[in-house]
Amino acid sequence: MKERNPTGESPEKKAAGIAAADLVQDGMVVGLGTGSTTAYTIAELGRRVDEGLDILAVVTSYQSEMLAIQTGITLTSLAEHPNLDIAIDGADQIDKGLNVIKGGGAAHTREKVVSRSAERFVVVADESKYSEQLNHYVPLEVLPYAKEYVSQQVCRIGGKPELRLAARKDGPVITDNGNFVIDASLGTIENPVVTAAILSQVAGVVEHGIFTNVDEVYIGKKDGSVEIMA
Ligand SMILES: O=C(CO)[C@H](O)[C@H](O)COP(=O)(O)O
Repeated sequence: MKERNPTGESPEKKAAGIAAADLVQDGMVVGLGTGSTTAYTIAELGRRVDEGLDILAVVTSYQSEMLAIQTGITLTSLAEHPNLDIAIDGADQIDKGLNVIKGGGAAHTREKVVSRSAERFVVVADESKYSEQLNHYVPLEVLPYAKEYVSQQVCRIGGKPELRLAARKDGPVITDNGNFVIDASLGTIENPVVTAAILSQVAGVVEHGIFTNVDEVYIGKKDGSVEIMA
């Protein structure tokens, strides 16, 4: 599994994150995703807030909440603003049909709710995230009580389940919602909509990391340019 939260700067992620921040205008309510690419979007929005941009934001994780607070973005909640103008978030893999896999940061349940609440859902990523077809493992947020059952069901559909362990703690990763994450390797996902429906039906799976509701993808390139897939 790739290391999370690299300390080094990524020009590709930065280019994508900042370009997507340009979509945000005065008066908007914005969903802020999680991860190192979205961190550039949040930083850019914070910079523009300092210059007078007037927005409200709904966060998707502890990480994005802290970043938004540090940069001076005013927060709101889905309870107060259930309809967002735009959500901007990262991805672990993106296919040619704009289907994505998310949840590398174990935040995909809230990220999915926020993305579904938004009028426009934009994904930001570097070019390493693109693949003709999805073949990345699919993170499943799972009730701890259902860990064994869900693992069995992943095996039954031909997959390989792996409980995600914490990097600097003995034991599993615990999500912001108090659940476990099972990373399900399913090989090449021929039909993301069908696989998403199958995973949604497994009792004990709170949410899976396949997103089929992306409107645009901003891909940052090594030369600093950004390709928009829509
Ligand atoms: O889904 C996510 C968190 O749950 C992230 O958006 C995804 O893992 C991409 O992260 P990064 O921008 O750091 O590569």
